[in-house]
Amino acid sequence: MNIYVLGAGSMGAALIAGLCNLENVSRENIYVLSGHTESTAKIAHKYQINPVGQLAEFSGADLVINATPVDVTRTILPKLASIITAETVVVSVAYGVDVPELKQLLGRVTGLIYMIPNIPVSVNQGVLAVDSTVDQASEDTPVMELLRGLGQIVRVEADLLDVVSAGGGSAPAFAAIFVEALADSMVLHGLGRKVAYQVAEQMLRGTASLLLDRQILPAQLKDLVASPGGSTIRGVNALEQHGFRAAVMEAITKTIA
Ligand SMILES: NC(=O)C1=CN([C@@H]2O[C@H](COP(=O)(O)OP(=O)(O)OC[C@H]3O[C@@H](n4cnc5c(N)ncnc54)[C@H](O)[C@@H]3O)[C@@H](O)[C@H]2O)C=CC1
Ligand SMILES: O=C(O)[C@@H]1CCC=N1
Repeated sequence: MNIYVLGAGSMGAALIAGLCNLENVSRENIYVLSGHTESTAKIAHKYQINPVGQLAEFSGADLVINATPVDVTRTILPKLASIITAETVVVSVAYGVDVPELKQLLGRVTGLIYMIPNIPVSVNQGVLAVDSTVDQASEDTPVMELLRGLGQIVRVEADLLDVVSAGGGSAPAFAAIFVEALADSMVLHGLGRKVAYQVAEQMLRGTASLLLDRQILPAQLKDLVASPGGSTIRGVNALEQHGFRAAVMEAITKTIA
């Protein structure tokens, strides 16, 4: 399968990195076109994939992944439509350019997927929110098989895609702020910066693994950690007093709006 990636900023590069990690994908079948010749060359060199000089070369694509900004998406997809074949599948990750708009821009109703991935696709641990209402989002297509290699696919109705995008797509930024604040607080109390990040990051990974693998509820995990009269419950109390839960819920609500 020839995979052409359009746009290679944060998300385009993350998707390329994840694809390059897959055993069933050969780097020689991955192509990239970014907004500038130098950035295209740079990313192509970094991942040992093929740089593309112009959009017209996308005629050879079996799959196009559009990871350009929303305004660029709106101008470039109609041009792309006149270049690719009817068999080419288009996966667009531009947030807010939904399936009805994609149909308008591409002038077709089949072979398109609107998906909001998150940055951990670069390490094949992503959350990929996919609009379940389009034909190509069914489980057994080669493209969906490929995307499964990048992380967990969450198929949702169109009106819930923004919700999964906030909690999965945007939340890595919120989690990173939490990790940074956690590390800062350990540094404040004398720990070295490097060790502080190691502690915070491994804590997050281990906690996520525990929740996923043991399938215990977050509340149960919290109760396991907080010993009666112990130190953790004092921290929990401080978080509640400072509106931690409310802040997180408001952040997600604002992200969706
Ligand atoms: N960053 C993230 O975590 C996520 C981003 N997205 C979506 O991905 C898209 C890109 O976002 P980012 O990677 O964060 O932005 P970015 O600004 O880092 O990357 C944009 C890329 O598009 C390229 N580009 C601009 N004009 C172009 C053109 N005419 N032809 C080809 N390439 C062109 C730029 O050179 C750059 O490589 C957005 O639509 C966003 O909604 C979706 C989910 C998560
Ligand atoms: O910030 C954004 O708009 C994109 C969509 C989800 C994550 N990043």
